[in-house]
Formats: sequence, C-alpha cells, structure tokens
Amino acid sequence: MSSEESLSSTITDWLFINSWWLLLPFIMLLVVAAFIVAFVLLLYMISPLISPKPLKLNGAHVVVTGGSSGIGKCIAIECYRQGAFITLVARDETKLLQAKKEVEKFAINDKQVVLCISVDVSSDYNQVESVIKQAQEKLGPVDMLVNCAGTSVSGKFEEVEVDRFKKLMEVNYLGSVYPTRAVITTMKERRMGRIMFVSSQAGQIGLFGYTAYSPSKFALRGLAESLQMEIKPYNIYVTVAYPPDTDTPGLAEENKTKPLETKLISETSGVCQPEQVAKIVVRDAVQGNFNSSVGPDGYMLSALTCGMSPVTSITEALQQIITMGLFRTIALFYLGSFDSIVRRCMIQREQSKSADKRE
Ligand SMILES: NC(=O)C1=CN([C@@H]2O[C@H](COP(=O)(O)OP(=O)(O)OC[C@H]3O[C@@H](n4cnc5c(N)ncnc54)[C@H](OP(=O)(O)O)[C@@H]3O)[C@@H](O)[C@H]2O)C=CC1
Ligand SMILES: CCCCCCCCCCCCCCCC(=O)[C@@H](N)CO
Repeated sequence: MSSEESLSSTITDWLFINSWWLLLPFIMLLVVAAFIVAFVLLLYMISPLISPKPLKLNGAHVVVTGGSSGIGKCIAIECYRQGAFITLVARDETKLLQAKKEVEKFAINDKQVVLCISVDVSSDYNQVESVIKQAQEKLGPVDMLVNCAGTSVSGKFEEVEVDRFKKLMEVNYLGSVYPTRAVITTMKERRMGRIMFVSSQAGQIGLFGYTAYSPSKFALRGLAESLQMEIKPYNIYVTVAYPPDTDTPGLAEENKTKPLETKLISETSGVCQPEQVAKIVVRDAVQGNFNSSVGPDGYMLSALTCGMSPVTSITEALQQIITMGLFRTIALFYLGSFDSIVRRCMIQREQSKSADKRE
C-alpha cells in the first residue's frame, strides 16, 4: 500500500467513512473558510493604512497658535501662500501685527485675510473658547488648527525653578488642549478637519537638561493618540510634529541658559531653518499623516518610537516593520555617546572646581 493510500484509509477509518471522496465537500468548505479568514485579516491590517483625502488649503481657515514668531509664523506663511485664511494667536500684540504684515506679503489672491488674536492659550479655557468663536464668526469654521504656542526651559533638574515644571505643562500641554477643545465640536459636526500638535524631538527622547520640557512634549503624543482614535470616524486627522533644534527667537532665548551637555547632545541632529520645518509639517498635516519628522535623525527617531501610534500609509508601516531592529541597534550607539558626553562634562566641571579651590 502506498503512503497516500494508507493516509486516506487512516482518515476514513477514523471517520468511519468508506470512501474518502465523501470528505471533499468538507475540505472545500475548509479551504473557503480559510480564504475568508485570511481576507478579513488582510482587511483588518489594511484598514488603518488607508490614507485620508488631502485637505485643500486654498480658501481654508487655518488657526496658528504661536503664529507671531519662529516655527508658528513660518507655518502661517506656508499655509497663506497656498491660499489659506489665517488666524494668528499669541499674547504680544506688537509681535502679532508685525507677523501679520510679514504673512500678508505672501498673498496669492486679494480675498485672503490674516486675523490677529491676542490671548494666553494656557490660562483660561473660557477665554480661549470665546476668541476661537470670534475667529470662526469672521473667517468661518476652522479647517486646520496648528498648536504651536510653546516655550522651553533647560537646566539640570535641581536647578530648574520648581514653578517652571508647572508653567511648561500649562503652556505646552494645556495650551494645546484648550484651543483643540474649542474647535473639535464644530469639526466633528462638519466631519472634516486637521489638528497639529508641535511636539519636539525632545518629545520622543528624554535628554539631559530637559526634565521640565520633555514631559510637556511627551504629553502631546498621549493626547494626540487618544484623540485620533476618537475622531478618525469623523474624518478628522491629527498630526504630531517632532522638529529638531530650529533657528528661532525661542531657540536663541533657550540657548542663553542651556547646559553644555544639552548643547552637545542636541547637536547630533543639527539646527534646522523654520521655513524648512514649516514646509514639512504642513505637508504632513494636509496629507493627514499622524507622524511628522524632520531630517534623517528625525526619521529614525520616529520609526523607533512609533509604538502603538496610528499609521497612515502602507509604505510607512513597511518601513517601521523593517527598520525597527536596525534603528534600535544604531540608537544604542547614540545613547552610549550621550552618556559619555555627560560623564566627560561632569569630570571637567569637577576638575575646574578643584582647580578654582586651589587658587
Ligand atoms: N525652536 C526649536 O528649536 C524648537 C521648537 N519646538 C516647539 O515649537 C514651538 C515654537 O517654537 P519657536 O518657534 O522656537 O518659539 P518662539 O519662542 O519663537 O515663538 C513662540 C510663539 O508662541 C507664542 N506663545 C508663547 N506662549 C504663549 C501663550 N501662553 N499663549 C499664547 N501664545 C504663546 C509666542 O508669542 P507671545 O510670546 O507673544 O505669546 C510666539 O508666537 C514651541 O512649541 C516649541 O516648543 C520644537 C522643537 C524645536
Ligand atoms: C536611531 C536613533 C537616532 C537617535 C537620534 C537622536 C537625536 C537626539 C537629538 C535630540 C535633539 C532635541 C532637540 C530639542 C529641540 C527643542 O525642542 C528645543 N530646542 C525647543 O526650544
């Protein structure tokens, strides 16, 4: 007896059936079921990967908090030159008016408007809600909200004043929650919209000197992920931007008190121009990409820290799946070099301290 015959007879014996072909319908049923299961699984895998329809910026109303300076101002310009109507939000009115003039230079038609609103985005929700309402009355419902208002403090943990920890959480985190809360209901009703949170590379990796700043930027990621899951069925897309050091008045201010360690470590991913950052993050928000990174280090950091964040394209998913192990290996070398920077700086400080004492 051949092995095939023995197998079929074993099966038929076992099932008390004399002719194996009686099993054919069941086998076919099994095959069909397996196909259906595979198809459903594939649909499940693909469904989060379907890219949204890009937002048309021409004629759209874009609100930019922190729009009077640095990255925010460049984001406003980038949207304006694509035909958007802009609301700039910040505290200082003179800076706002100055920025409005700069943005207006990039008009592409004579209907475009730049509106300025002076408010502290972090202090009182009702105030933020009422100014957003005013802006919507003048320029229509908000199509895209860019949460860029923010500030930074760097210094060793024990040297940062205690109230700074609270301040940074208020401005960088709550200052993004409040404007978002003020626009979300209308966006859900209209079943469209984009919300951008400007985090930082320091919102993907905790670094020496950023014990107050990093947590406020990490927090935005948690907010963004949770919110995205809630509002995706309403066709609203969230983008988190992670820029490296960027040449702005904010960075110049931060550099005045930045520890040497923080400077040396941050140099790894260099300094970008705000125009370049604005181009990339606006493009990603328009496309509805959840993640927006700048530069090669930014790309690696984002792939490495994608965790359970949503994906918005098949290419992105494949890149993450393939590169994760490799990038973790590279990251270990970076971490080693950061540790050695910190150790060298400490030794140098101690040596110069003891030299001072001897004098
Ligand atoms: N520059 C960099 O290296 C990087 C910056 N980032 C982030 O990008 C964002 C912009 O940074 P950058 O362009 O450097 O900053 P700038 O300091 O140049 O500009 C900050 C803007 O935010 C506004 N702002 C600050 N606090 C408030 C507040 N409480 N209410 C309303 N508006 C406020 C400022 O106006 P006013 O003071 O008048 O209110 C200004 O328009 C920040 O969130 C920052 O953390 C991320 C990575 C790198
Ligand atoms: C494969 C792994 C690659 C790892 C690369 C790591 C690079 C780390 C550099 C971090 C730079 C942080 C800049 C923060 C900028 C900022 O937010 C402030 N300037 C705001 O004012």
